[in-house]
Amino acid sequence: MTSTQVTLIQIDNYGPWTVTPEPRREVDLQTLQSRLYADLSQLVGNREGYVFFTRFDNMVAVTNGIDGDAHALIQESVGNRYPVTVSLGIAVDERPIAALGRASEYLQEAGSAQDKSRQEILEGETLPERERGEEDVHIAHFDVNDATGKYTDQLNAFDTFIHIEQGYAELMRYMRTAHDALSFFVGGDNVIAVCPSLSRADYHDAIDHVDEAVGVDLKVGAGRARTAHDAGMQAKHELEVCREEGTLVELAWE
Ligand SMILES: Nc1nc2c(ncn2[C@@H]2O[C@H](COP(=O)(O)OP(=O)(O)OP(=O)(O)O)[C@@H](O)[C@H]2O)c(=O)[nH]1
Repeated sequence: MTSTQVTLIQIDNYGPWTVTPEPRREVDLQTLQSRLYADLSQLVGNREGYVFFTRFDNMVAVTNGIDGDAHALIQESVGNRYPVTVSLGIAVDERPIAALGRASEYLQEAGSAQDKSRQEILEGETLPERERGEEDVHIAHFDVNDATGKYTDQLNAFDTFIHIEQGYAELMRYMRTAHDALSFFVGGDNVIAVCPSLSRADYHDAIDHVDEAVGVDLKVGAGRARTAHDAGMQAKHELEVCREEGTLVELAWE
């Protein structure tokens, strides 16, 4: 059984800040957002977690093994380095979407994302060390088959992007609806999904669904471990097995 610890990272009062005292230069906002993501990726990644940029003003992290004090340090570090602050909601659940749902509620209950007085909230529950298990986090790494040969080397970069995004959109919706999983585009032709316990047949169904719906061919490697980093690394190795053997689904535990 999985126990995914999810942290919602939300920039405080960011909407109003982007237009105060007047609209700020877009390039500066893009620079701030990407640097903040990069810093969070290191701050969380150095502690074996994963952060996904999602909408940049809201980011989702898998933080098994990162306790409340470590979250507070990450929050303080951002506050010291940036002209904005972040609020953090943390929750644990077998179903990744349920964990994110509760993490979101902690912030929503503390006030609106655009409430000036709601700042640097740190609320929620972390998984106690004694309750952590070796298979708490399941990560699936999806990749488009031969994206280079079929798209990158054939089409212009924008039409390639549309194909990849369509595959991503269909996959993220399917995985959320069918399995309460959270799937995130991570660049290139890659999607990383934070999953509950799924079977080989479940993964085959997801791949079949995306192929039927939008004609994008995927393969997937999956891993399970104590932390996002370890599960994700297993998933990458399994994806290499897919490449070597020409298979579509490889699970580290079978
Ligand atoms: N974030 C991330 N991106 C990756 C990873 N591996 C590949 N990519 C991206 O995916 C793009 C395509 O690379 P591949 O997936 O290896 O190439 P492919 O043409 O799809 O070939 P096959 O995957 O072997 O079918 C690269 O340009 C990278 O942007 C990964 O592990 N993580």
